[in-house]
Amino acid sequence: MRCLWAASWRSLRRKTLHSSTSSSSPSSSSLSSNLKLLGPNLPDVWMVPGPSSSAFRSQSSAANGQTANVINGKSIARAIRAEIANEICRMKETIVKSPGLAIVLVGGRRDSRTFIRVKLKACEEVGITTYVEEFPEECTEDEVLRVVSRLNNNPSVNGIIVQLPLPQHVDEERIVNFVSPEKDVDGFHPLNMGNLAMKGREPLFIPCAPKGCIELLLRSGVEIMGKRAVVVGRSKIVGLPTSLLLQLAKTGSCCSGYGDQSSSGSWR
Ligand SMILES: Nc1nc2c(c(=O)[nH]1)N[C@@H](CN(C=O)c1ccc(C(=O)N[C@@H](CCC(=O)O)C(=O)O)cc1)CN2
Repeated sequence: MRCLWAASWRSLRRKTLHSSTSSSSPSSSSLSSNLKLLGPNLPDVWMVPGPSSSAFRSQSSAANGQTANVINGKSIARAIRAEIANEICRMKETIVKSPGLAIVLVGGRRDSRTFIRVKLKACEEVGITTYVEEFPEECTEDEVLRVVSRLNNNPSVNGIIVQLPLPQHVDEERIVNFVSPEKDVDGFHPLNMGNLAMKGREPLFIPCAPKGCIELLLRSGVEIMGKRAVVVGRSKIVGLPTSLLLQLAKTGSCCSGYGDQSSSGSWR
């Protein structure tokens, strides 16, 4: 039993996805709703939960008569954090375990430290146990691989984040590929990214920035399915997975700084 939490999550997710056929006990049904928030939730990702009253802050008119809404991300983030904290609390009651997240930092980049600080604070707020593995800039690739291997095999660690970018002499692809797909909460492992790109397949995790964008739209009452959208940028962390997610909703196209952006089409 390498990872109790991941395993119970998978089986419960299956129940969540096929809820009409499941006859789950009260404890497992509460767990499945616990875990819904933490997973990719692909099948229901396009359902509109209804606008939250404070989500739209203002409406401004553009010259062409179209209007734009400003989404209040902070209030939505607060609501999501409160929901997750509540669900983790229930998870602790039912399986007497709290989720564990390990973050690997290589080198002393100030921006990476800042991002990690934000992630640690968010985890603390919602009740996720954190482990930080820090390496100096000059460490070897093998040292990083060894710690990732240890985290892959640690049952208290349910999620692993290797903060990017890594120093030049460390092969990012090799490290990212080495993270267990079942603990790849960033969704960067080729298995998860590949499944995101393929119709009918389900990644275990979706990169957080794209998932956050979709979540902001859905919680603001925006119907996504069939709309036109253009994603500017095709980075593997944000742009590319965002356009993959939107394609699932038959929405959106991706353009970058290369090529003629004006002729870049979008599709329904
Ligand atoms: N393992 C990972 N490494 C990196 C990731 C990641 O998701 N996983 N993403 C970035 C760094 N990062 C978080 O780690 C991150 C970068 C930027 C932002 C962000 O919100 N940027 C805003 C500006 C915010 C502000 O200035 O207030 C923006 O670009 O509009 C969040 C997180 C690389 N490494």
